Amino acid sequence: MVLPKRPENVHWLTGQFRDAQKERYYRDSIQAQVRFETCLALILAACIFGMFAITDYFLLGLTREYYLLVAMRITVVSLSVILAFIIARWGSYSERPWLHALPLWIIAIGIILIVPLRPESLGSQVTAVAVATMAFYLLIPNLLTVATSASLFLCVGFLVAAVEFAGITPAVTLRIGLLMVMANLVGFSALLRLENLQRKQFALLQEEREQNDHLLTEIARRKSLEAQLRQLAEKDALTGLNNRSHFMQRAGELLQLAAAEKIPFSLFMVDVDHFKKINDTLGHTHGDRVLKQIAETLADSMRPTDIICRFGGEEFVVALPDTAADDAQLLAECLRKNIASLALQDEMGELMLSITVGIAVAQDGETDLEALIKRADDLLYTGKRDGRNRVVLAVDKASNS
Ligand SMILES: Nc1nc2c(ncn2[C@@H]2O[C@H](COP(=O)(O)OP(=O)(O)OP(=O)(O)O)[C@@H](O)[C@H]2O)c(=O)[nH]1
Repeated sequence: MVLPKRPENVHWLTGQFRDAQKERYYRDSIQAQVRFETCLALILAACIFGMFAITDYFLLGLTREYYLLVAMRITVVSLSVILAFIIARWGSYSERPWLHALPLWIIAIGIILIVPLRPESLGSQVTAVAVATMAFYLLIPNLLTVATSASLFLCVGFLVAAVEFAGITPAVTLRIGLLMVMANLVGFSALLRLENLQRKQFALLQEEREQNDHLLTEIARRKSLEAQLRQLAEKDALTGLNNRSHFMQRAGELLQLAAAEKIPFSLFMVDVDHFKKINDTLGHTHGDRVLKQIAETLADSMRPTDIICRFGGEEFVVALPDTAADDAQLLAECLRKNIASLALQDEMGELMLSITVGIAVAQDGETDLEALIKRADDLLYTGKRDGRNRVVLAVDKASNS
């Protein structure tokens, strides 16, 4: 598989992201680390710069130049240490890059100032400038542009000071100049490569994170779709009760369990009386409202363990595990009364809202749900035939309103 080529998003010369916002985000992300590393590097650099006071003493003795050098070194060390703490506390790699640049310029000025005070030790100073140049690029964390300008300032300043105060010949100037150019080129290319790699790595990581986020959103969307689909597959759209196929599955499992554990199991077949008349008189929409209210009353009247289902049209079925005939009859009566007293009744004028319930009780070890439903249905139609608004358990146990 050939991957599409990504557009180059890091500038070839500055080593920064072309997109300013991305660059800012990148700098923000490494802020804490840069602050810590800068602080550490500055304190170390200041200590090394200060320690050269010992070699100054051996070279100059207790002369005026020595005291001036010591004063300059103390100033540079103090400023560097103060700046290290300021950067550690308030440094912001994205908002205040100049604060991070300041110590480099102070150290550069310090190094340049050594030339007029110790012109006879130019050789060792050239080495120090080359080392400092590399350190500016590689050891003190900074932007490539900042490190380059500070390093160039150090090298040019040093050369000018060397010509001015150490009186070096043009040939020596050229040699030192070439050495400085080399140090800058090596430092610049190394830092450019590093900056480039770090930003590309950061961009890849970002991309991966975005893809992960996208994936998580997609997973959540699919889960919600799945839940909606399950809802559609299991629930009746109008009442939110279980639909027929879901009921058959769940009630079938419960009936099997009841048979296995020898616990009673009852089943209600509930039908709204004269529902056609309600529809015809008050309209289909009102009929729907009645069905919803009946579904709510059913849900409120039954236990959470009972399974309620809209079996079709104005017919409902309820599976009642662990319910024997007498309890089932009491429950059905209670349900019938609850429905007859629904507030909705007031809007229906002459029309009476009532239900007829047929109750079938599973025999010992019975697992045929269809047969149980058929028996409840037969009893329901017995109730309808006998005048409706009643609960029918068996001929001898029928309860009239
Ligand atoms: N509003 C509404 N009506 C429905 C829905 N499903 C079925 N019906 C209606 O329910 C009525 C059922 O009428 P029938 O089967 O004659 O029963 P009934 O009028 O209740 O008479 P009995 O059951 O004998 O008391 C029909 O008019 C159907 O159109 C529905 O989802 N909403």
